Amino acid sequence: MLVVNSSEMKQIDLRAIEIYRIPGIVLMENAAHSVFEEIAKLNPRKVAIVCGPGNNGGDGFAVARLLKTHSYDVDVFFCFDEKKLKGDAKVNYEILKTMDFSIIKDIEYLQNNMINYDLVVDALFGTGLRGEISEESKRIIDVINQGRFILSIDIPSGINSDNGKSIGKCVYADITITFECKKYGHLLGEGREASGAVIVKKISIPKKCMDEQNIKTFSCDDKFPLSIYKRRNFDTNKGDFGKVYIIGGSYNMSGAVILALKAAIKTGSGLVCGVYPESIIDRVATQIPEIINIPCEEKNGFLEIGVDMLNDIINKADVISIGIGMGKGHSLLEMIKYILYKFKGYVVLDADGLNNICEDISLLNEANSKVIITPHPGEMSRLTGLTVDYINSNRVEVAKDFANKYGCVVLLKGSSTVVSNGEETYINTSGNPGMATAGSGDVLTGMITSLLGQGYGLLESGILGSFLHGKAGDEAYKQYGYGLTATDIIENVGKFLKF
Ligand SMILES: NC(=O)C1=CN([C@@H]2O[C@H](COP(=O)(O)OP(=O)(O)OC[C@H]3O[C@@H](n4cnc5c(N)ncnc54)[C@H](OP(=O)(O)O)[C@@H]3O)[C@@H](O)[C@H]2O)[C@H](O)CC1
Ligand SMILES: [K+]
Repeated sequence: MLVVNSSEMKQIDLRAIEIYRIPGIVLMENAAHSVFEEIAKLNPRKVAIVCGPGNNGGDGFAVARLLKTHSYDVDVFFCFDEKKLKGDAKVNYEILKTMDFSIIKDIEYLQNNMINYDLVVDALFGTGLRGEISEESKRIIDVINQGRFILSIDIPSGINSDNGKSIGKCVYADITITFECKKYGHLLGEGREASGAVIVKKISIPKKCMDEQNIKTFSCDDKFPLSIYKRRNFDTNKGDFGKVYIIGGSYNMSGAVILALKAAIKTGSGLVCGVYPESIIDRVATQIPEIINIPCEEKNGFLEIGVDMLNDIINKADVISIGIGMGKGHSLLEMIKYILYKFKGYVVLDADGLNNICEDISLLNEANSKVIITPHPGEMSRLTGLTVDYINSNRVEVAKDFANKYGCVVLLKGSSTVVSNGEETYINTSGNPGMATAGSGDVLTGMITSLLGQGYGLLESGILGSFLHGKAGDEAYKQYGYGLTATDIIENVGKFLKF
């Protein structure tokens, strides 16, 4: 499903109005009808609609009229100077005034009589919200949040529709009705939780008008990522499902590479080879009997793989994952460079793989491998010099720009994972806060490595990997709540790998 930011949506609206000759007031009426339809399903006894000074408020006025003409008991709350109203919102406000309506200015009235309303409609701010919100608007949001059931029009008020950040205070909706397509704010940051269940309604914008905007950002719902996953023929053997090498681990950090190796096996790889310092062989080999162990030379507990061994790996591998628990140092950076230059297959760069290349990021442009990087915002900050706050406020743009600049696929971790190849971008929302636990990222790397080996492309593996990781985490959450561990994620992934 398509996802847009506020300026793309504004552009689509404008083209619908100017080129396709659909008056703005018709779009607003269609938006109001679609909200009305959903409210009718809820069959409320008494509705409060809290309207703001822009077109989101205009939608609210129009919904109030429709409810009233269908004999619902509805009150409108509008706490702003009516001189602020303009355009279609003003038209709908003026219509209301001709009807037998109470437009209540005092939000305290709603607070004091909340018990009488079984539905509060939030039409305070939509995609036009900018900057900080005033104390007065915060107070209105507080009162809306006391509602028994809250329906937000377009986006919960207080959520920035471009990045999902709450700008001071926001409404927490039970459902959000949005128009034509989801906005970034429904999927990212606090907006993901604040939006509740998001329902997308058509408001008669022509498909051609949408297509011409050439939107290439998508949300992952259950159907789409799973439809990538291919059924296996009966007539197969382990050689058909990839030979993957996971290079990582150090004397003081063996757990991470163990988790990645286990995750790769459990995601369906044919052959998984663990390449790690020989001093940790007892720890790794006893944990996973299914893998091929390639213990290597080391210096001070860190890998020192000779050229012959590297060439052997490069010759045999379909996929090489580099970085997990590996540490940082000049010879490790040289090893990464060597692989990126010599190996023409898929490379997954994660954790210390990324921390090492920070020194010389341009090597990504010189790589002959097909690379996916899987940074969390901290790692992305080290790679780009951007602050973590900036990255989290511009997740889609940052992932897309990096992918374009360095010719790789970027999987930017976080509560909603963003995967981009620079042209197409996908936002994944499977998963839960319990997955913010040690080793969770190492599991994701193992899964993506495995999928690449099974024949999925870079972008496909990023999308499918992050989706499956989230789904397995959601299963683990059902059993263990916030006590879930990275191992529990691995144990649950197989549930989604069958037909
Ligand atoms: N196709 C569609 O998606 C349609 C959407 N519609 C609805 O329109 C809104 C967007 O309307 P817009 O008027 O652009 O914006 P808002 O209503 O969200 O907000 C603008 C008003 O809010 C004031 N504002 C902005 N930021 C703040 C703030 N921080 N604190 C207080 N007030 C703020 C702003 O005031 P200014 O002084 O800045 O002008 C405006 O008064 C969209 O979300 C949909 O609900 C249409 O109905 C049709 C189609
Ligand atoms: K709203």
